[in-house]
Amino acid sequence: MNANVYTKTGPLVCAENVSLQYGTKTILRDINFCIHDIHRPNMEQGQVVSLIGRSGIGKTQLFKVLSGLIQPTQGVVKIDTDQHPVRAGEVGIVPQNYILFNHRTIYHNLKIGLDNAAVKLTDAEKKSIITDYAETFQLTEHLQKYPAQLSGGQRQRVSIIQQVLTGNKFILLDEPFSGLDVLMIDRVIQLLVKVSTLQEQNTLIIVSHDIENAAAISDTVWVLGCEDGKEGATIKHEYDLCAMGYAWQPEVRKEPGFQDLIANIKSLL
Ligand SMILES: Nc1ncnc2c1ncn2[C@@H]1O[C@H](COP(=O)(O)OP(=O)(O)OP(=O)(O)O)[C@@H](O)[C@H]1O
Repeated sequence: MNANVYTKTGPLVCAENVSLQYGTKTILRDINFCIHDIHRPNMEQGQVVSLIGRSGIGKTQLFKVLSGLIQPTQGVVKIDTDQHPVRAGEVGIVPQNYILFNHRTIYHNLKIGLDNAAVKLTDAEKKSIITDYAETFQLTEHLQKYPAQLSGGQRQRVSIIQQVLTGNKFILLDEPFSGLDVLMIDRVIQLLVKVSTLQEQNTLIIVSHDIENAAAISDTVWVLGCEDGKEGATIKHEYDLCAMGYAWQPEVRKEPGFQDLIANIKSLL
């Protein structure tokens, strides 16, 4: 399929003039963006956006604002097709330390996702869904284990799937590649690509220091940084990887110009 055939329609997640201050200190300033629903022929194409920025610049704070966990000092974050102001709980969060319930099996940890879903299901329906997901994401043999018996990468996969099962279309992931070896990173990448193509409106926002892996699966990259003489971080640059021809290409790292793109992003940090 020609990866270049796509259209963008209505807004799904937008920030309008978002600023965040603690006392007199400005952390975030004039954040404006809009993630639009991307369509590609004959497939469910979700959205994947990476948020890149130096340590301490304000990524976590923006993350919290986007998820409705903290209110911005000014501005608003709007989500979904009706563009209502985001409420806490509407956006799934996969934190860096992927917290699971340690005294419950993986099966029960996943069931918690379904128990919290908006649609109420019978236990038999839940079992069937969990079995299917475990199969798809190579966790079947681990369902009766406890989180402590899984590797970091496996726990992270459970944490991501748990969020998918809640039915959240919008999922924020904090440093999904950190602390994983190269093979595990590949697995997470495959998982994120799969999640982003499960449903048309699924939208992943990835906060990462790992520019190359994040960009390789994104359709958009935002660079969060400070502009000369102004306090507070803002989105200094937005890269539209669909328009640049780098989106949805499994072998994008080998594409001419991709490594230059990574260098260009680094130069803005
Ligand atoms: N509750 C708070 N009160 C005052 N300042 C805060 C508060 N929380 C965070 N900050 C400041 O906000 C700034 C941004 O922090 P944030 O955690 O968002 O950075 P980050 O980009 O996520 O960093 P890292 O990549 O290291 O996790 C920092 O200067 C931090 O000291």
